[in-house]
Amino acid sequence: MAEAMQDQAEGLRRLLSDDFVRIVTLTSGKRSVGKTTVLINLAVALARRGKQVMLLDEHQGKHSVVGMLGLTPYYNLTHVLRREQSLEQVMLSGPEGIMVVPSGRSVQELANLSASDMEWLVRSFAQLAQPMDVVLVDAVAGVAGNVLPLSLAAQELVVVVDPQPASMTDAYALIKVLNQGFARRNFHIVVNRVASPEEAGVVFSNMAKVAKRFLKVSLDFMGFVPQEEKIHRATQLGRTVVDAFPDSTAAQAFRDLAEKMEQWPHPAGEQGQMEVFMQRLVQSSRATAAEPSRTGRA
Ligand SMILES: Nc1ncnc2c1ncn2[C@@H]1O[C@H](COP(=O)(O)OP(=O)(O)OP(=O)(O)O)[C@@H](O)[C@H]1O
Repeated sequence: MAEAMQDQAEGLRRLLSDDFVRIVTLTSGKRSVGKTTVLINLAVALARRGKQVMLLDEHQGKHSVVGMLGLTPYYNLTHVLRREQSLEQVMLSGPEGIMVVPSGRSVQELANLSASDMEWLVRSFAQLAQPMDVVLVDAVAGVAGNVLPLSLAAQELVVVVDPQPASMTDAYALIKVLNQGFARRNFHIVVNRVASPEEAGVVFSNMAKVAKRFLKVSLDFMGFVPQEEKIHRATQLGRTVVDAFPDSTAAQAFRDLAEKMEQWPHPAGEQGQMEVFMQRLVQSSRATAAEPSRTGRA
């Protein structure tokens, strides 16, 4: 009885407090379309709009979020899973106060977590001293099994494509797996590296036409980013273009993407809590590890 009342009080507290966290995974069908570039710039643009942003990065090395922001990770989420470090000790502080969690190889370990380790992980994210408004997740490109849990656990999915035919066909293949294997229906599309807004429109409408014909999905045109030398220069400086070249066309494109994201409605039936995301992440890892055929890999 006392427990039930406590649960109700907790439920009420959550309803009254605006602790909705928007959790968005950025993914792509193939590598090098500029997914990490979009992610870090979007993060800084959102932070400049007053949002507290966390980045969860599955990559390692030069093209990881930490590498591109010139940060040095000493630990990663694996150390949290092993209870060697707290989540706060693992997080790195990036530009505009964005927090970066390098996940190392932890995503591969999630499928085998014991119940108590899972509880520990969920609690670590739920009890962060600084509440987050947005979590952006950088998932490795493609349909390999370790990609999917990060996509399946997120509330919203952004697929980054560029105008290369291979990028579009691989993005379509990824959307198809997520739709037919896992019933995901809504996808936001960002077209990167375009020469003009018209080119972005053509890329999106081609994808939307094929998707409409063969899949039961809804594709939303989130926006585009121009091919611009300043983006590359910012990368070489270990900075974002939003921060290093705020007057550039590319910086404006990222600010537009951030504004668009802020207008998304809260997804129906979503509680929007960090712990729900972590629980879903562990469950998706178990499901994709147990049934590789649904990922198209069997
Ligand atoms: N719109 C753009 N204009 C110019 N250069 C860009 C643009 N987008 C990305 N780049 C450059 O392309 C390179 C690769 O980008 P990035 O690492 O973001 O790709 P990715 O899709 O995340 O790759 P991976 O899948 O391997 O992680 C970087 O040097 C980046 O600066």
